[in-house]
Amino acid sequence: MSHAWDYGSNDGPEKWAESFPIANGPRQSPIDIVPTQAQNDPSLKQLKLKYDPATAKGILNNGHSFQVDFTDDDNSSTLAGGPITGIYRLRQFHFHWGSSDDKGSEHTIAGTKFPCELHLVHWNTKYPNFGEAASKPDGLAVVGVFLKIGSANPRLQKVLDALDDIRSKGRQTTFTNFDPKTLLPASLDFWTYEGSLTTPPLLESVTWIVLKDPISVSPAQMAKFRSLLFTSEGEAPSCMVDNFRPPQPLKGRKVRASFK
Ligand SMILES: CCCCNCc1ccc(S(N)(=O)=O)cc1
Ligand SMILES: [Zn+2]
Repeated sequence: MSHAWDYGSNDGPEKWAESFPIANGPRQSPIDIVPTQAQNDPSLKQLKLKYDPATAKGILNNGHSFQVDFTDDDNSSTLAGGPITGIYRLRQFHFHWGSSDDKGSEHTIAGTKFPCELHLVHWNTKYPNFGEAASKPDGLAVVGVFLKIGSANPRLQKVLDALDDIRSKGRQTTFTNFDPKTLLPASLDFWTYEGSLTTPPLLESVTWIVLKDPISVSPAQMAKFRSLLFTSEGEAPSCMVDNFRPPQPLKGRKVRASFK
């Protein structure tokens, strides 16, 4: 039977451990990042992101978030450098957001929550495919980017304009010619730590690379995120908001910084 999970009060994050015991594991995500406790590691390389806009394929409402999927059958869109060894391929990006601007991000910075967080999901090409990689301790690398309320972000607009076509769970549409590099801040300074998927199956296979600097999003653009539905057409509509897992115990892990 499929493990139904959601973000609500019944099957929400506090209940996930019942079906996914790894929820109480040693390297769960997200975490609260405390900058004063992160150690600068001069051995960390510069992040190398190479994305080909032609690999953008489609945009899907998966009932938990929406994701933009990329063709990943060659090394056209990849991540390398930073804390990782080898080449990781871009698979998809998606977001987590709140019902109001005072929450929404999964990672927090010394307790500060952001209204939204972008995740760019990559898998290690030493494994044959995403599914295989997702079960290995060094299988995935996710770049996290905070969104902060400010002026409207023109780079987000093409993504947000597509949301009208995928309002309900299961809806998808083509989404092509998009370079996710345009969603990144000017600085690629990052924190990094060993963690997990932040949704079930919560697999402990993610090297997290969380950028220090946020990108902007306007209140009107946040309203577009909040116009999506968790529910399928024909079901009683439930607004897709607060689709974030709260920070998890660090359990002795070290968070490294690429910057001083
Ligand atoms: C093996 C099947 C896994 C499907 N789930 C993917 C997935 C990707 C990224 C994240 S996140 N939020 O940690 O970036 C969660 C879940
Ligand atoms: Zn995510």
